[in-house]
Amino acid sequence: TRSTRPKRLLRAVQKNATRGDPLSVISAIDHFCRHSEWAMNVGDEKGSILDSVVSELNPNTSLELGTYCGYSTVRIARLLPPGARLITLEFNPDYAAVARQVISWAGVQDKVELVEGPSGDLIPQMKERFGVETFDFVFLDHWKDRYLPDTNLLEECGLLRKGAVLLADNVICPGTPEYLAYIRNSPRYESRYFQSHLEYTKVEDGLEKSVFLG
Ligand SMILES: CNc1ncnc2c1ncn2[C@@H]1O[C@H](/C=C/CNC(=O)c2cc(-c3ccc(F)cc3)cc(O)c2O)[C@@H](O)[C@H]1O
Ligand SMILES: [Mg+2]
Repeated sequence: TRSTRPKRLLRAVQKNATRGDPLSVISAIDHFCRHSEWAMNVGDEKGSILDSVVSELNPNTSLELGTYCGYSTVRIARLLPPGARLITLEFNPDYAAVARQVISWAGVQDKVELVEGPSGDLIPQMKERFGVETFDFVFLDHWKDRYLPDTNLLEECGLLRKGAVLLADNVICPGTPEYLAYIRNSPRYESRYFQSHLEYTKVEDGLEKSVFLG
């Protein structure tokens, strides 16, 4: 069947990374994206900001919107304490299939629940179907025009606890203007911008970290 970039990325992981070693999977993907083919993973520079937010928070229940190849899924899951879990949503079955293999190659599959489907349908099912009470951490990295509607959905479904952290990728490039305007002006959030660069480039980009105040 036709080779796709995600499939070539997976092959690079299987060739260059050590099974059960998440850091080797992360560096194999970063090497592939720097030296072979650019891909829209959060990358190493923004990834280290993601790492520090997750490590500081030690979230018990996390949500990722937009799995893609599973790069940030592995970055987050490797830092989670035993018993903690990460639910990641992906509606493209081909990407989901690649991500599952990347996640298991890294050996973090026991902490990750990859659910195939659109976030708009799945978020309202989090309590009933997935036994989620509230999320401690949400990483937004899916279609940029869906950050705001899905944040509102999380609020409406009562899925954010007081002190929950939302971390949004690409708030500069490609940009998420409506989301930024909302989250920076809402009295219900305390936001901070972490300046960085678009993965594997010198273009400016950054992450917006927002604490839900209840
Ligand atoms: C809407 N609900 C949804 N529910 C579940 N999964 C969803 C989804 N929307 C999108 N997805 C999935 O998330 C992923 C989409 C990510 C969109 N990301 C971007 O467009 C993006 C784009 C760039 C980018 C930046 C500059 C440039 F020149 C070209 C691209 C950089 C990034 O870091 C990005 O995250 C895919 O795997 C898609 O299938
Ligand atoms: Mg991104």
